[in-house]
Amino acid sequence: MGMQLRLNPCSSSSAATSPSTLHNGAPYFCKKFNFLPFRTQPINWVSGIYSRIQPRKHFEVFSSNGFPLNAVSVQDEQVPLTELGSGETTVSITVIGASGDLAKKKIFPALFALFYEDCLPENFVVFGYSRTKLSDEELRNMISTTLTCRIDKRENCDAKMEHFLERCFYHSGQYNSEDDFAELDYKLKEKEGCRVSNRLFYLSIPPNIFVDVVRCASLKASSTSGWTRVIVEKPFGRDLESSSELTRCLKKYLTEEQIFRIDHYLGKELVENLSVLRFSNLVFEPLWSRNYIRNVQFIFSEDFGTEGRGGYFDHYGIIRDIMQNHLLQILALFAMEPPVSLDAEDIRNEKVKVLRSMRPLQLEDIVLGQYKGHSKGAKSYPAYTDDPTVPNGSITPTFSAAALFIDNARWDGVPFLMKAGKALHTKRAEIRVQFRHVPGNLYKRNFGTDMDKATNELVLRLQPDEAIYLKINNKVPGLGMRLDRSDLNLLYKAKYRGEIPDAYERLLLDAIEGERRLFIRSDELDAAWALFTPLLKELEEKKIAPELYPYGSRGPVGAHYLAAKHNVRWGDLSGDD
Ligand SMILES: NC(=O)C1=CN([C@@H]2O[C@H](COP(=O)(O)OP(=O)(O)OC[C@H]3O[C@@H](n4cnc5c(N)ncnc54)[C@H](OP(=O)(O)O)[C@@H]3O)[C@@H](O)[C@H]2O)C=CC1
Ligand SMILES: O=C1O[C@H](COP(=O)(O)O)[C@@H](O)[C@H](O)[C@H]1O
Repeated sequence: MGMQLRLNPCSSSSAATSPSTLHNGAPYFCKKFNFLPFRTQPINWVSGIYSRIQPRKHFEVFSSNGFPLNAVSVQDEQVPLTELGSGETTVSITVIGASGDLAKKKIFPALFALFYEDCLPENFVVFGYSRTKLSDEELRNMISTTLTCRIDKRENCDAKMEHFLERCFYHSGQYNSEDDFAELDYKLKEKEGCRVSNRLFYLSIPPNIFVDVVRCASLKASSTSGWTRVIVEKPFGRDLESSSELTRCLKKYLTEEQIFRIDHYLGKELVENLSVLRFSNLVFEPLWSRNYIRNVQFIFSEDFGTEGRGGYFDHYGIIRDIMQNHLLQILALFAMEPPVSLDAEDIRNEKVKVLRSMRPLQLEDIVLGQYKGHSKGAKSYPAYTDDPTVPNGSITPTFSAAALFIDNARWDGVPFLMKAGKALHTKRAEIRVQFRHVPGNLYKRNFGTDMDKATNELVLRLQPDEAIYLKINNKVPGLGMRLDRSDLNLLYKAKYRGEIPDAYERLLLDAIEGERRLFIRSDELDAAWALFTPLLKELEEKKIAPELYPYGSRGPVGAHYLAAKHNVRWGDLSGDD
């Protein structure tokens, strides 16, 4: 696409087509944190404290650490849009790879959900960018099929969708063409008018083109008046070297502050709650160490296979796809020391420290599996290698279990077990904390000799059906003295009304607001890769074959042996999970 000489739209009349004229005029009130416990009056979340709703003159944006942010200027709802001055700001969000799976499945719907909740700033536009030739209208048609008013068909949904789609535009271009990005820049300026422009690029593309896009975008489509930020999707390399190289190349064009490495697990509600649970409840933090915790388990399972993503997956495998990022990030949050504050740098400093205290994985710490096909009645389930995008004879693991250790004073000797697999019997993600037994437990007899059964277990179920429950021993009511296992159960859907936002909503909003706490810093990434890289290399060099497990099963039996070696029983398979 050739670059044409164009006038600066700011000096032309095209500024009149600015996106703000499309705004529906509804008062802004971002409901991001309004999870109302049942039976309470309307309340408002202000700087982390519930208070009664007061009519507010100004819209305040709250980042996920609960503090209002000033990164995006927003309008007094009373100001007529036509009176907006040139000093006002805009946010332009460009989804690179807009024709792809993630963009359709997650990014556009998350942006719409933010718009629906009035969480996007007054002046915003969304641009799709990819090579596929599409008109604005075709992009709108494409994404409209994936937008939903999640919250039981709420009022004005169709109208809101229309308003949102009117703010969506498309530009087709190559990923390595500076000219095409200059064209995009022109179109962005046209929409931004003379306002201060803030630009967010979301790289929803395969990693081999990350650097090309960042080069072209930063050279030709950066904001010249406001901020420019780039959300980078995983995978961030395949190992320590390739990840460091990617970081080095990105930093030729961007500062670390501009790079938002996304791990969508950090945007999940229960992962957000992990630190709240731990640091704001006296009953947990004092127990959070080797003195009381016997082991911790991080479990991810999906009840479907690679389904269409086999080409990507075969190059990475389950360790890189889930363990090195999602599960390790949660582990770091779980095990870090209390941060000095909720500031992004303070939290990320603590995560780095704990990651650096961990022992790199050894071959004996790991079990690998791969699902095989089988038939059950009339139904047959494919093997991983039946996926046409997977090479014949692939030994890429679709399941792995691992034992990790943190060599610091708090966690010395405590096994941190991870388990991740595709095509298993269920879909779930959870953290399980198994506590030590009560010394000299007076009631031991009432449980027989199996001390495992009598210990407490705290479960944070990330998905599905978000919940926090604590397994306790309880007296069965009656005249006798019989104990059983009971749960103190906080099931979110029973306790809170309101839909839980998708992880991508939280993370996109944070990126717009410049809140970095839930994004991964480059030294965190290095520390994470340092733990897994030697093992991954050894697995590949020695061509270690995975143990086969049937599609829809509980995974390979080797996972039980690994746990048993560390005197652990998987909590999700205990029968009373
Ligand atoms: N899909 C998912 O569930 C998840 C994806 N991710 C990550 O997000 C990113 C995007 O994922 P996803 O949408 O699934 O990816 P896709 O494979 O769907 O690719 C996105 C777009 O990039 C373009 N593209 C694809 N392959 C190439 C290529 N070889 N060279 C140049 N352009 C290409 C295509 O657009 P066009 O041809 O129109 O230019 C495509 O529509 C990836 O980094 C992925 O690892 C992370 C978590 C989950
Ligand atoms: O990053 C990834 O995550 C998904 C699972 O995400 P979830 O939010 O649906 O639990 C996984 O399917 C995919 O393989 C992986 O790349």
